[in-house]
Amino acid sequence: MTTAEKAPAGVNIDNYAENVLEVENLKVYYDTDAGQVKAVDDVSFTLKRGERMGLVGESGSGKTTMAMALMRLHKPPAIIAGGTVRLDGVSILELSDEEMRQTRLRDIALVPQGAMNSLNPVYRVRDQIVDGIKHHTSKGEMLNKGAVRERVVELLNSVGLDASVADMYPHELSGGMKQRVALAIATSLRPKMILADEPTSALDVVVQRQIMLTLDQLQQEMEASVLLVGHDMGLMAQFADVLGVMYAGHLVEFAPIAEIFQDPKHPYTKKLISSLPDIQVADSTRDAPYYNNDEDFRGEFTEVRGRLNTDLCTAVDPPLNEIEPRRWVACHMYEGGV
Ligand SMILES: Nc1ncnc2c1ncn2[C@@H]1O[C@H](COP(=O)(O)OP(=O)(O)OP(=O)(O)O)[C@@H](O)[C@H]1O
Repeated sequence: MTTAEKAPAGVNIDNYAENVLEVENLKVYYDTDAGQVKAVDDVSFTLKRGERMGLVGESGSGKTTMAMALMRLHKPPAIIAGGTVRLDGVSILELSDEEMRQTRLRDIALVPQGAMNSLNPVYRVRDQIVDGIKHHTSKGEMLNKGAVRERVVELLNSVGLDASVADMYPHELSGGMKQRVALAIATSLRPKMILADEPTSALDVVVQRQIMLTLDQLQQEMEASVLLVGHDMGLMAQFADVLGVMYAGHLVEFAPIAEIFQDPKHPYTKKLISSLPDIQVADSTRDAPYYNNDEDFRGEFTEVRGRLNTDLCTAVDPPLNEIEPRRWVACHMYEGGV
């Protein structure tokens, strides 16, 4: 069945595009006293409906800046210096602030870096979930009180928490529970797209795995697309359908996960993958255990960059070329195809 045929009842099939997210030539720069930092420079990619994309790259390569800009949550001195971002066909850089506010959470939701610290310490969990729903829903769509209470319980259960958590304050919760609450908030309006920026960093290994499994289940149940930002290649291998690799503000490779692990094209990706222990890419059942090697791989990224500095494809900025369907690489070696 094609994606268009899967369109929900009442939706114009012609408008039910296969791509949920289309990013074209996105540029996000920081204007600082010391000059301009091109944190995201000419990045383009597409994400299909229900697809899971991993975004990796060393610290400072621009991953968070890009994720935040996709929701227009980038903070000054960051500016969007160019490009387009289309979410389900809507050009979000052209929306008014009010339209953008409603688009957030409802259509595109963020599980921010350090999400567990994003909860407000003086409000009960229930109020924080309801606040999110109210703030991002137009008045006409608002549910009645009883329905909202039910929805809170439903959401808590969907992230593996008991209904009693609704009446607790953040300080009464463990790190993993707080992260689950952040997931409940992010999925409260069943967005088409979830951005998760290192959702498991700062959690212990067992809790990391549980959180990833929860994200996994939510994604499948909602058929949402996910952009998962992180350092952990093992986790990416288990979770992602496609992988984007960032290097100094550029997306240097973008490809289906199995292909990128078997046959990385860009020198940076090659070094990155060759430096890893044997990693199995998840099969289609998506039930493989999650690896938890974040700390190990963080070191690898920095080391790999050091070894690559003289390489032509990382020293000069070649454009991203599609060398096969959905296989993109920015490297002079592949400019004429493979
Ligand atoms: N507020 C800021 N002002 C100036 N430059 C900034 C600011 N925030 C980030 N940058 C710069 O933008 C670039 C990209 O940073 P960003 O945080 O997006 O990278 P990242 O890949 O997400 O890193 P990490 O993995 O550590 O989160 C870096 O060079 C960084 O120094």
